[in-house]
Order: sequence, then structure tokens, then C-alpha cells
Amino acid sequence: MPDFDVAVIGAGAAGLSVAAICSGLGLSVALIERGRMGGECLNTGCVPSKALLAAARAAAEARQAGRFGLRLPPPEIDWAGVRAHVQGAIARIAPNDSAARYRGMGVEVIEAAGHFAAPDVIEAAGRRLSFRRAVIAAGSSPVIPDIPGLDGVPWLTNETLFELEEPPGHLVILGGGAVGIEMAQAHARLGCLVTLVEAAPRIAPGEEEELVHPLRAALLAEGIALHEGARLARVEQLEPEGPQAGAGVVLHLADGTRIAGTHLLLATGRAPRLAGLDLPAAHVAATPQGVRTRRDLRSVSNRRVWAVGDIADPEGLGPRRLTHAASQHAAVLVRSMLFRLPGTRLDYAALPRVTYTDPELAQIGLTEAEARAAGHRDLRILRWPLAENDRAIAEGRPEGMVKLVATSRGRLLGASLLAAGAGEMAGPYGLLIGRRLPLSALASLTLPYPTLAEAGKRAAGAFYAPKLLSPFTKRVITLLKHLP
Ligand SMILES: Cc1cc2nc3c(=O)[nH]c(=O)nc-3n(C[C@H](O)[C@H](O)[C@H](O)COP(=O)(O)OP(=O)(O)OC[C@H]3O[C@@H](n4cnc5c(N)ncnc54)[C@H](O)[C@@H]3O)c2cc1C
Ligand SMILES: NC(=O)c1ccc[n+]([C@@H]2O[C@H](COP(=O)([O-])OP(=O)(O)OC[C@H]3O[C@@H](n4cnc5c(N)ncnc54)[C@H](O)[C@@H]3O)[C@@H](O)[C@H]2O)c1
Repeated sequence: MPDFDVAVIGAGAAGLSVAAICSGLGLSVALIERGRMGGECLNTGCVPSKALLAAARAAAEARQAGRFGLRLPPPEIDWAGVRAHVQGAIARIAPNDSAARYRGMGVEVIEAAGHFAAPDVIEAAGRRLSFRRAVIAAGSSPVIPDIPGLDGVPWLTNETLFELEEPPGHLVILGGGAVGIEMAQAHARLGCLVTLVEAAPRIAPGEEEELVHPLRAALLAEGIALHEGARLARVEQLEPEGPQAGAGVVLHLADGTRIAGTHLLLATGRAPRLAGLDLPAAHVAATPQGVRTRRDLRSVSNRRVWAVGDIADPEGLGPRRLTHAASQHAAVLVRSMLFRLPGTRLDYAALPRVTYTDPELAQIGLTEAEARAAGHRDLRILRWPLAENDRAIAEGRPEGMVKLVATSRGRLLGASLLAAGAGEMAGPYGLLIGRRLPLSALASLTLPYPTLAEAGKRAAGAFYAPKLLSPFTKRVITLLKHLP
């Protein structure tokens, strides 16, 4: 008899979901965690970043109160208070993810590093744990780019950023993906100088281009310096000697630009935490992107092993490093690993993603470029600008847009939203795409007035407007009006 029905490596969003479900269904579960329970999302990812952004938004709103006719003094940033809010948010959520809570559920929580010792054995805390099924949920860590001089300067990642006891005077951020952009705006609003350096031709490279332009304008308007399409030649200390030695960094771009800052944040992507797992001992195949799995998240090379969350590299899809993707993985795992339902397949067609800047940028399904690259020819592009939305005008936030990408038959392929709180509007689009509902389902929905969500309904309505107002419809109405 194996020691455990299920052994899970990693107690982040993915591993915790799997452990809770398996134990809830009566299986014996070992949950192995070498760091902090809750993993990246709780401790160094989603929660602290969103808490910092919330503090930053409050500061920005205080500064912008003049547009409502209010006279407020400029906000004073109490960094210790901001940190207390961030740490308080983590502390408030932490009990949900705690070892005590999981032990209470009957899970054996082992607080140590784990690694495979055989195809059906994991070693942790000096114990050999045999298992029926193992789930690898070890997550990802920040990529440290290979840049000349980087080993001679201090740098931050998301793992250290939220521990700063003083605000950075001038934060230089390398990488303009979700982490880079969110942290750029948060720190700029909290009174820091911020410079963002992105290697790709534009920030948020994978996002809907049409909506990235106004987002970029919003970031520039807040004083963030952007260098896009930048090639970094080398990095050095600002002051190698003297009283301030080691206090700052200088970035030299290939075009000769020199950027001096007090702190350097690396936000250049993620790499799977494969090191230390000893995957070869269990014949578990991996790529540089993560553990190779089939679409049901089962390892391609060891039938006892599954992978979920940031570390999973499902074939044909690749990793999606998002907390709600980890939840989706756990749901797939229940069907494939526990109920053994044949044909269970992970599908990202309706997976949302949100960059929590202000305004927020939300994407559900395909961008226009992705839809075209996927071979969709006869696309209908539908837009509704927030400048035409009563609520956005009343709120004084008319920037942004809803853009829908649909087939000529009215099936939604993707929705891109740029609006304050756009993430809160994402749900219905996922439903439409996931359930393959026609756009009329959104166009005919009665939404409360005035809401930003109406912009999406208006965009969907634009699909039917030409048909509704066609000469044919007008002739039908003319005929019908003569009926008693
Ligand atoms: C700054 C930032 C902000 C983010 N914001 C968002 C957001 O707003 N929304 C969103 O959806 N996603 C966001 N993400 C992504 C999100 O944090 C991740 O997708 C999510 O945390 C992945 O969960 P996971 O369980 O796969 O991995 P992790 O949370 O990394 O958990 C893996 C765990 O495994 C442990 N582990 C690793 N190796 C071993 C071993 N050998 N033995 C024992 N334990 C081990 C680690 O210590 C870790 O606790 C953000 C990420 C960052 C960096
Ligand atoms: N709101 C959210 O949901 C949220 C927030 C933060 C992070 N995340 C997740 O965390 C993951 C990591 O985010 P991230 O922003 O670090 O990664 P990312 O891959 O999204 O972006 C990294 C960026 O760095 C750039 N880059 C890479 N090397 C560079 C270099 N040497 N110089 C300059 N630019 C360089 C890339 O072109 C890219 O734009 C993402 O997969 C994301 O899904 C999600």
C-alpha cells in the first residue's frame, strides 16, 4: 500500500486547490511546501501587488479630486503605512492557506523541500513517501536575464520588492509585461520616479494593440518614463566607491541612452521551478517551459504524475501563469485524475487575464491579431468607446474602450476591455466564449443603467444594427403597421 493516495509538491494556489479537493473527496493527501504556505500569489504576487495598487489609486484619486471641484491637499505618502496595508492584506488572507487549516482538513502538511526519488516515491524531511498519484505544483520564479554587469549591482524581483523599508527614489523597471506595468504605476503614484525599459517594440507585447496605446498614454501622463524597443547593453553601479557606494544603478542602452536610478526591478518573465525536483528520478519529462503534460495535465512520461499551475506546460497550449489558470487546472485534474473521465481536455479559449493598472486592461479569448493568426478570415470587429458611455462620463473617466472580435456569424472569439475596473466586467465574456453563445445573448441582456458594462452590450448590439436598420426590415415594419 502506498503511504498516500496523492502527494502534492507545492502549496501555492495550484497545490492548495488540489490538496483541498482530494482530501475533501476522502483521499489521503501529503502536501509538501518548502517556503511560505500560499506561495507566490499570496506572499509575493497577486495580493501584495494589488494591495500596493490600491494604496496608489487612493493617492491618485486624492490628486485628481480637483476635476470634481474638490480642493484637497496633495497626499503625503507614509511608506510605513502603505507597507502595513500591504502586509495586512497578506495577513488577513493567510489563514485560508495556512498549514493549520489544511491539517484541520486531514491533509498531512510537510514543511520541507520535496524531490522525486523513484517513479512512485518523493523524499521530503528525511522521509520516503510512496504515492499512488503525485501532483507537481512547484510554481515559477522570476527570470534573471543575462546582462553584462548585472552580477555587480543590487536588484529586486517581486520576491524582494514588497520588503523595501523605504520607497525607492527612482525605480528602474526592466520588463513591461504585467508585473512591470503594474509596479510602474503603483510606484509612480506613490511618489517615486519610475523608468520602464521594455525590449519589445511596445509595452504589454501580447495585449490588444489598439488598447495598449491609451494605456501607454495614461502611464506617460503620470510621469512614467518609457523606453520601448530598448536593447540593454550593460548595467553598472551608480557610485562604485564613496559614501553612497552600491546605492544605485546605471543602465546603458545599446543606443547610448544612460538611465540612472536608485533601484532596479527585474520583471522580465518567469521560469518553472524545476531545479531540485529531480524529475529524472521519476522519469518525468520537462521542457524549459515546465513539466510536459497532455491536455488532461498528466505527465507525458509518468502516468502516476500530474502537473498544475505555473509549472505545467500542457502540450499545444503552453503555460499560463495566472492564479485562476491554477484553479482551472485543479478542476481539470478532478475530472482526469480523480473521476478518470476520458476526453478531459484543458481549454484556454475563455481564459481571462487582467493587468490591474488604472485603467485596467482585460482580455478574454483572442485579440484581433491572435484571431487573424489563428486563421479566422471573415472577422467582425465591434467597438464601443467609453467616451460614449454615460457612467464613464459621469465618473470623469471617459478613456478606454470595449473591443469585440467575432465571426461573421456572431460568435464571440475575444473581448478586450480598457476601463477603470475592467476586470470586474470580464465574467460575461468568458461565459459567451466558453459556452459558444451568440452575441445576441449579450446584445439582448438588460443591464442596469448607468454602468460601464453597457459599453459591451452596445458593442455587441453594433453587430445587429445594420441588419435591424436595413431597408428589408423597414419594409417589413411598413407592411406590419397596416395590420389591425
Ligand atoms: C508580482 C506578481 C503579481 C501577480 N498578480 C497576479 C494577478 O493579479 N492575478 C493572477 O491571476 N495571477 C497573478 N500572478 C501570477 C500568480 O501569482 C501565479 O500564477 C500563481 O501564484 C501560481 O501558483 P502556483 O501554485 O502554480 O505556484 P506558486 O504560487 O509559486 O507555488 C508553488 C509553491 O511550491 C513551492 N515549492 C517549489 N519547489 C518545491 C519543492 N521542491 N519542495 C517543496 N515546495 C516547493 C514553492 O515554495 C511555492 O510555495 C502574479 C505574479 C506575480 C509575480
Ligand atoms: N495581473 C495579472 O494577472 C498579473 C500580474 C503580474 C504577473 N502576472 C503573471 O506573472 C507572469 C510574469 O509577469 P512578468 O511581467 O514578469 O512577465 P511577462 O512575460 O508578462 O513580461 C516580461 C516582459 O519583459 C520583457 N523583457 C524580457 N527580457 C527583457 C530585457 N532583458 N530587457 C527588457 N525587457 C525584457 C519582455 O519583452 C516582456 O514584455 C506573467 O506570466 C503573468 O501572467 C499576472
